[in-house]
Amino acid sequence: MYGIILNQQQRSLIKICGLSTEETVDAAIAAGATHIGLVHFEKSPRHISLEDAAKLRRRVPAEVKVVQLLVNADPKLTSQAIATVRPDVIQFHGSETPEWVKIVRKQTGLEVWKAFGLRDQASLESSSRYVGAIDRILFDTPAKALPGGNGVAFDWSLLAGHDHPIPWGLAGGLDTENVTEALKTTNTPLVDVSSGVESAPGVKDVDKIAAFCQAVREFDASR
Ligand SMILES: O=C(O)c1ccccc1NCC(=O)[C@H](O)[C@H](O)COP(=O)(O)O
Repeated sequence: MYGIILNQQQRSLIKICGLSTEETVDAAIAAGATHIGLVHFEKSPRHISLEDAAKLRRRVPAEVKVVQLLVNADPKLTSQAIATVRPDVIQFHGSETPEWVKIVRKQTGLEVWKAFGLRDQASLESSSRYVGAIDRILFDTPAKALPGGNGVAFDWSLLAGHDHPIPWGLAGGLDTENVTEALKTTNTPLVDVSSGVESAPGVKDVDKIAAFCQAVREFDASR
């Protein structure tokens, strides 16, 4: 029994973000992803309508969480996204304030994540302003052409030995080749990937998804 408990404690969470087809959602679930990310941000090559997100959401079993990603959505769009998609998690990936995300969390009872661009120690310290307002902070590369999904890694050493006050995750430029190093360097409990499992911007690759998840599971087994 203890062996089972130990394994569950060491199982890294895997979020495959920016999925947009039934085939790739099914592939991510089959590969062992724990979270499925759906992007509603029209400038993104991974953007899908709320109606399409709702259809994909209905394919996801209860044990896998659906993360609806929004960027600076106003209250009306935020409410519409939640009512239409019925996600398990809302991920805010813009300049949303702690006050706003706290309101959403309180009023909806949903799990709320905030993505945070990490550039230096000062920015890591400033991320603490979200403590108490969210369920998980997702450390990502600071916004570039897009607020996220840029396929660029940040300096993971910024997180080495950091005493995280709330649940967190690592995103930005991850792929099958570097995810093991990212896990070793940061001891992140969650890895989040989008570009690194694509054959072209917005085109998810089922083989890359499987390889990424396998690399994470092999790391888990080695701990
Ligand atoms: O994925 C996008 O296109 C995107 C667009 C606008 C805001 C956020 C976006 N993605 C959010 C994510 O959580 C990504 O998985 C994360 O930024 C990592 O992306 P990548 O570096 O491409 O793996």
